[in-house]
Amino acid sequence: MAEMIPSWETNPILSVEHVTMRFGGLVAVNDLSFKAGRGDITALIGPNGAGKTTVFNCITGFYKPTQGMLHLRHADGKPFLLERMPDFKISAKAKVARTFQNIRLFSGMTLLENLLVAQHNPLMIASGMTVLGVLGFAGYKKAEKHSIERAEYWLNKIGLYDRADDPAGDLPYGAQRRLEIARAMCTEPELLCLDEPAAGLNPRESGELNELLLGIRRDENTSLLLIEHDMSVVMEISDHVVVLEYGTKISDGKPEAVRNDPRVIAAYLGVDDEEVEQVEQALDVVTEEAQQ
Ligand SMILES: Nc1ncnc2c1ncn2[C@@H]1O[C@H](COP(=O)(O)OP(=O)(O)OP(=O)(O)O)[C@@H](O)[C@H]1O
Repeated sequence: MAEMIPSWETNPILSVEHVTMRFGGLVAVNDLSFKAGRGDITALIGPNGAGKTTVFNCITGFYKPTQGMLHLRHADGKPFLLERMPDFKISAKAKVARTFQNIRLFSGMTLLENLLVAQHNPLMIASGMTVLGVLGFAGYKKAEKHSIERAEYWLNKIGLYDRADDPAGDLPYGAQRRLEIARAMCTEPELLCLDEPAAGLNPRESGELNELLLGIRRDENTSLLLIEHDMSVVMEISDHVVVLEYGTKISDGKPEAVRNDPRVIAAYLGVDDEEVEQVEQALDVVTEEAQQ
């Protein structure tokens, strides 16, 4: 039977095509091509310094790639060439949102305020960018109501509705990470890029994060692209895994295929600690035999 064509080939939201990013003499990303499927959770993995964050920075417009193209296509068919757009248009028009490795909430503002600030674009547009608009017009009132409803929806989704009026900085770390994701989701992105969302989480928080991300995939029209070091998260929730090493793609496929790929195993990725031990033991046996 013919191999099924994977969803990311038939219906990609993002196509990264031959992207290279150089910093002086250093090639951080080297001729990288991959696709992220619409409605999928796609994981970008690889050892430290592999170029994952640089790829995110190219997608979100923080860097302009030295070479290559980044095509995004909305569900309604509208195309965007991300490498030609400034970062504010990538978030506002192409509807790409991201979270960062380190938490970037407004810690002195309440949870609700954090979620409302995220939506300032539609609110300002509804105001006609004027004080009069802000003060009275129906359009602004409507947009404001919608923003509050959306903030409440996401506070519920992340289980923090009861804490809406507390400062964000008072939340435990895992809850702050969920709030960041909620803040990004309030912008109603077509593509959400998450940079190491499970970093620093305990197993319970990591389980809550998995549920939140699977819920987004199930209930929202948002595709997810994540950088993650925690293999249990990657293997449990991803539909598709792309592996980078030294800026070059070394594997690309479904999680089970990637975890069994010898190149990935060789890079000690895609395997859990137990399996790393097994590989190490096997290598020890080979070395001992060679020495005898
Ligand atoms: N602005 C920059 N200027 C110079 N070099 C950079 C810059 N940004 C990244 N690099 C280099 O590019 C390479 C890839 O870095 P990047 O942060 O993308 O890797 P990563 O896979 O995200 O790593 P980590 O898992 O540690 O976050 C590294 O060698 C890094 O030092």
